[in-house]
Amino acid sequence: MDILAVPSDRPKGWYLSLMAPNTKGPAFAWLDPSRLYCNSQALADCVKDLLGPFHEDSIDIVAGIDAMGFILGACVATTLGKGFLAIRKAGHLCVDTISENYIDYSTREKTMEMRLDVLKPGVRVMLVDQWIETGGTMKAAIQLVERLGATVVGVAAVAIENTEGGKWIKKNYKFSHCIPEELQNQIDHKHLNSFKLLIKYNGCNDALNLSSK
Ligand SMILES: O=P(O)(O)OC[C@H]1O[C@H](OP(=O)(O)OP(=O)(O)O)[C@H](O)[C@@H]1O
Ligand SMILES: Nc1ncnc2[nH]cnc12
Repeated sequence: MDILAVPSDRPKGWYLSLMAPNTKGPAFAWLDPSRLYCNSQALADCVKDLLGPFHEDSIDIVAGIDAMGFILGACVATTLGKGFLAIRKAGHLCVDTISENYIDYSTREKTMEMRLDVLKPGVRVMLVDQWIETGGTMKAAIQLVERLGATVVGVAAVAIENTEGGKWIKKNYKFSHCIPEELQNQIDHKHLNSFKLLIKYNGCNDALNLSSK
């Protein structure tokens, strides 16, 4: 598989087949989307898809969630011509912060922090992360923004799984993601058919105990 190749027709979500399956076991997320950022056309198309529903919206700033949300969030921000606010995992920001505890897909309790000196009432924020699984991480980010009185214009991620938390986000906020309708079921079952090819390509058959047929 040529990671840098671009198909001539670029069907909706074409770049999603660049996402790689977990080969390391249950302590990790079930897939890693980040290889799609290595292909410049894939990254550009992904950002365009995330911005699609927001063209008419007034957005003052894009906030991205530590760590992988920084990549997409910063791309979205520069595409929009707006600034970028980093929402950090706890313990890194050396300025005054507010914090929010949350539990994510790993079932571990975590804390995220945001600086106090940027958001205030009236500021309109678009929130970006790489992925929404349980929704715990994104809900905590929403809380941070709203506790400072700013407005969440919408939420964007490569995928929003139809978990309880994912559905809550979709019901209560404007959102965008990159998953074509016919793939959402695979996302919700945490398995993509496109993995088959990648697993062969990566030579991961042994690790995953798959036949090498
Ligand atoms: O919906 P949830 O169950 O809360 O999970 C989603 C979060 O988990 C992933 O990040 P992760 O914490 O794995 O870290 P990373 O961005 O540093 O890779 C993902 O990018 C989201 O931030
Ligand atoms: N990057 C990711 N990929 C798949 N599932 C996830 N759950 C949380 N983060 C994820």
